[in-house]
Amino acid sequence: MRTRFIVGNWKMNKTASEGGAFVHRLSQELTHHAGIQIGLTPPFTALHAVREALGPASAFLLGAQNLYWEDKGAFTGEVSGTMLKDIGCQFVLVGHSERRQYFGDQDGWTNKKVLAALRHGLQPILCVGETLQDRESGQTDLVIQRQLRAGLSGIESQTLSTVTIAYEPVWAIGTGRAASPEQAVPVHRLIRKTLNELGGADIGNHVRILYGGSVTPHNIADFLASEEIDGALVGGACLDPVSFATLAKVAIGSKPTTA
Ligand SMILES: O=C(CO)COP(=O)(O)O
Repeated sequence: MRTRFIVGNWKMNKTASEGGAFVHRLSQELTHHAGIQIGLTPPFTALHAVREALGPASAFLLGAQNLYWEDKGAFTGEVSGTMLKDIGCQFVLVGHSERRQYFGDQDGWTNKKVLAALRHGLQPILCVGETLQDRESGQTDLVIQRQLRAGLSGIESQTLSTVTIAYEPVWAIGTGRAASPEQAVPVHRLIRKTLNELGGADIGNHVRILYGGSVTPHNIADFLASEEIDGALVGGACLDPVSFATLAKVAIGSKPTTA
C-alpha cells in the first residue's frame, strides 16, 4: 500500500510572514488528514517561519525546492542538505523542470542532488517530464527513461524504494492545460516499469509516483481515480490555503480504482 502524497510547491512565492499566515489558515481549514501525507515546499527564506508555524508535532511535511550536493564550502548562493535537515526539512524536490529550464540543472546534477538528499535523510522527489516538442516528436518515453536512469543512477534497490517520483509534463505546468488521466497513466506505468528494471523485483510497486501540471481542486479526483497515480505536485492551486485544503480534502475522500 502506497500512502498518497499531496505536495504544494510554492515556487518563488510568499515571504516568511505570508508563509506563517498560510499555515495558520491551512490548519483551520484542514483539521484532519488521516491516511494521506501533505507536504509544503516554501522558498528557502520562508522555511523557518513555516516550520515554526507548523509546530514540532505537525503532521504536515516540510520540504525544500532544491539543494546543492556539497555539504558546505565556497558555493555562493547555494543551500546544502545539512542546512535543510537542520532547519527541519523532511523532503526536497530535485530536477523540477523550472530548474532544468532556467538554471541549467542537468541529469548529472539531479543524480548528485538525489544522492545528497538521501545521504542527509531527506526524501527526494525526483521530477521528470517531457516538453511539448518531445511529446509531439514521439520522444516522451525516451526522455522520461533518460531522466529516470540518470537521476537514479548508483542507488541501491532498498534505497530506491524510498524515493518519490513526480511526473510533470512541462507543457502542463502553469498552463491550465493539465494532462488527461489517459495521457498521464501510461507514463506512470512506464516510470514503474523503468524503476523495476533499475531496482529489480517489484521495487517500482513501492515507489510513489505523483502527477503535476495544472492540478486543481476540480480535476484532482480524476487523477486519483487511477491506482497508478499516488498523489499530486501542485503549483498555482496550492498558493491559496482554502483552495489547497479543498484539493487535499478531495484527495482524502477519493478512493483509487483498480486498473
Ligand atoms: O510545477 C508544478 C508543481 O511543481 C505545477 O505547477 P502548476 O500546478 O501551477 O501547473
